[in-house]
Amino acid sequence: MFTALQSSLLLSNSQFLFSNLKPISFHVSRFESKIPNLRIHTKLLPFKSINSSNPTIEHSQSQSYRPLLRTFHTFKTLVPYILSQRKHILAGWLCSVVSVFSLSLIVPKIGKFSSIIDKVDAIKLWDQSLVLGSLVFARFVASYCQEAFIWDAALNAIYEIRLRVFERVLAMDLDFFEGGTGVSSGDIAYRITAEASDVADTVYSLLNTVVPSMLQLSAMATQMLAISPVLSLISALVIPCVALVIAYLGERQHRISKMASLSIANLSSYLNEVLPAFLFVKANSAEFCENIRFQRLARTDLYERLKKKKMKAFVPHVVQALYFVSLSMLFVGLLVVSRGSFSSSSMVSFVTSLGFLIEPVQKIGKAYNELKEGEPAIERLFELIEFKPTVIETHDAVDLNCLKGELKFCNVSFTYGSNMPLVLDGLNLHIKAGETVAFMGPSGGGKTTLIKLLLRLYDPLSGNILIDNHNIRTVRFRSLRRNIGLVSQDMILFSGTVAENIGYYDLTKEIDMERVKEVAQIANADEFIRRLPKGYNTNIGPRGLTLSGGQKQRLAIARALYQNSSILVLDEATSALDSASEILVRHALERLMENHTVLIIAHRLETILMANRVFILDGGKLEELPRPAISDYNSLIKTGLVI
Ligand SMILES: Nc1ncnc2c1ncn2[C@@H]1O[C@H](COP(=O)(O)OP(=O)(O)OP(=O)(O)O)[C@@H](O)[C@H]1O
Repeated sequence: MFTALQSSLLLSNSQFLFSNLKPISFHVSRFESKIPNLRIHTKLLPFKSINSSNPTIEHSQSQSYRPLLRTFHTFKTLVPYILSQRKHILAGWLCSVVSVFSLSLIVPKIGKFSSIIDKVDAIKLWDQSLVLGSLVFARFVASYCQEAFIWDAALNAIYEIRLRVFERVLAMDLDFFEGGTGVSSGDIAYRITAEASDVADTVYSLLNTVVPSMLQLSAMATQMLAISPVLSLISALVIPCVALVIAYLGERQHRISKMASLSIANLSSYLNEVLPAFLFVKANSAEFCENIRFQRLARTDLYERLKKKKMKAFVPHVVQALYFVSLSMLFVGLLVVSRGSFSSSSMVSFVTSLGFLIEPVQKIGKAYNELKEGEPAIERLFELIEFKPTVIETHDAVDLNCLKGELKFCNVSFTYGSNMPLVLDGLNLHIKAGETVAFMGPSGGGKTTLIKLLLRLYDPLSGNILIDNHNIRTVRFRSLRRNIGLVSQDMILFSGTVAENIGYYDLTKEIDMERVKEVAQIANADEFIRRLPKGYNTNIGPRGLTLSGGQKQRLAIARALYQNSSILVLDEATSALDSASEILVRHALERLMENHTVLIIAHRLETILMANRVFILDGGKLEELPRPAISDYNSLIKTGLVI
C-alpha cells in the first residue's frame, strides 16, 4: 500500500541519492504490428499497450514544429549546459585553429614538393620533408587535444544534465509515478543512463564539428579561391545539393531514432518490473510467459535498432558518393576546359585542398545526422526537466522546529482525478498533541490517502490540514516530512549496511551510532543485528533481501524512531512480526506514544486497542467509534474490519 509513498517520503527527507522508484505498469511495444512474425505473441498474450512517453509532459508544441525549427528548439535546450563548459570548448577550438593552420601550411607544401621532386634536389627535399613532417605532427597533436577537450566538455555537460534531471525526478509529485499516466521507473532509468550517453555523443559531434570543420572549410576554400576562383565556385555548386540530401535523410533518421529510443525504453521498463518480482514469477511458474514477453520486446528493439544502425551507416556513404560523383564530373570537365592555364604545383595544391574540403563537408553532414539521431534522446531527457509538479513549496514556506504534533483536518476533500469519485469527502478531524488515533475501514476506504495528504504528497481538492496551527501548505517539505515518521507494511530498505539503513536521515552527515543502537533496542532489532556476520556493519543487499519480513519491519521501525519526529504514522507496522516479537515491539511503541502523536492504520484488535480514539473511514467519510464500543471487543470484531 505504501511502497511508492514511503519511497517518496524517504527520498524527500534525505539528500541520499538512492532511486527506488516503484515499477508502475507493463510496457508493451506498439510497433509489433510492423513485425509479422511477432503477431502470434500478441494473440497469445492480451497485454495492454502503453507508450513509454508520458502524455502529460509530451512536447505538444514540438509536434507542430517544422523539422528545422524543432531541431533548433531541441538544440536551444542544450545551450546553457554547453555554455557552462565554455573553457574546455574554447581550448578545444583553439587546438582546432592550430590544426587547421598547420593543414593550410601543409597543402602548399605538398604542391611545392611535386616541383622539388621534378628537379631531384636532395637537400631541398630533406628540408621540406622535415618541415612537412613537423607540420603533420603539429596537426596530429592539435587534433588529439581538440578531441580530448571537446569530450571533456560534452561529458561534463551531460553530467550536469543528469544531475538536473535526477533532481527534477526527485521533486516530482507522487502522481507522476503512481498516476494513470505515470512514467515507469525503468523508462526514467533508461533516459538518465543510456539516452544521456547518446546525448553526450551528439554534443561531442556538434562541438567537434561546428567550429573546426568551418575553419577547415574556409581555409581550404581560401586556398582554392587563390588558385582558381572559377574552378572553386563551380566546385561549391555541389554543396547545396549535398545539403538537401542530408536534410532529407536527417528527418528520416530522427523518426527512426525516436522509435528505437521508445523500444529500448520499453525493454528497460519491462526488466525493471520483472526482475524484482523474480520470486513471484518462479512461484507462479511463469518463466515461459515472461520469456515470451521478453522475446517480443527484445525483437521489437532488434527491429528498430537495426533500422537505426542501417540508416546511420547509409547516410555518410550516400553523401560521400554524391559528393565524389558530382565533383569528379565537374573536375574532369573543368580540366578539359582550363587545360594549360595551371602549373603542376597549383594543380596538386588545388586537388589536395579539394580533398581536405570534402572532409569537413562530410563531417558537418554527419554532425547534422547525429543531431537528428540524438534529438529524440534530448527531447525525452528534457521532458523530465520540463515537468512541473503541482504540489509546490511556496517561496515563503517556513521551517517548523520542536513541533508538539497537534493535527487538524478542516473540511478536507480529495480525488485522484477530475472525473474520479471523491476519496475523502469534507473530512473534519482534530488530533491533540500526544494523542494516539487509530483508523479502521474497508479496503479502498481512503486511509492511505489521508496519510498522503498529511505528508503533502498530494494537495487536497478543498479544505486545509494544519499542524500545530500552521497550514501545511506554508511549511517547507523537508521540515514537514522530517516531523512525521512513517512505518509501513511495505518495508523500504536499501542496499547498504544495517547502520546506514537505520540512520538513513543522517546519511549525508555522520550517523549517530549510539542512537542507532538505542533505537534498534527499542524496536527489538538489536539482538538479531548483533548475530549478523558484521553486526551493524553488515550489508543487507538490494532492498534488504537478506533479511526476513519481520527483521525488515523491525529495521523500518528503528529507522522511524531514529528520525525522532513528533508524529508517528504506523501502517500495520507490526504485521510481519511473530507474536513474541510483536508484543515486545508493541510495548516499545506504547512507550514511544507517551511523547508522540500517533496515527495507526490497523486491522488487528491488539493494535487498535493501543489507541485513545478509533475512527472508521469509509466512502470518504470519517466516523468516530464511541468509547464503550472500543472496550467492547466483540462489537469491534462484529464491524468485520478487525482481525
Ligand atoms: N494513485 C492513485 N490513482 C488513482 N486512484 C487511487 C490512487 N491511489 C489510490 N487510489 C484509489 O483511492 C481509493 C482509496 O485508496 P487508499 O489506498 O487510500 O485506500 P486504503 O483505505 O488505504 O485501502 P487499503 O486498506 O486496502 O490499503 C481507492 O479506491 C483506490 O483505488
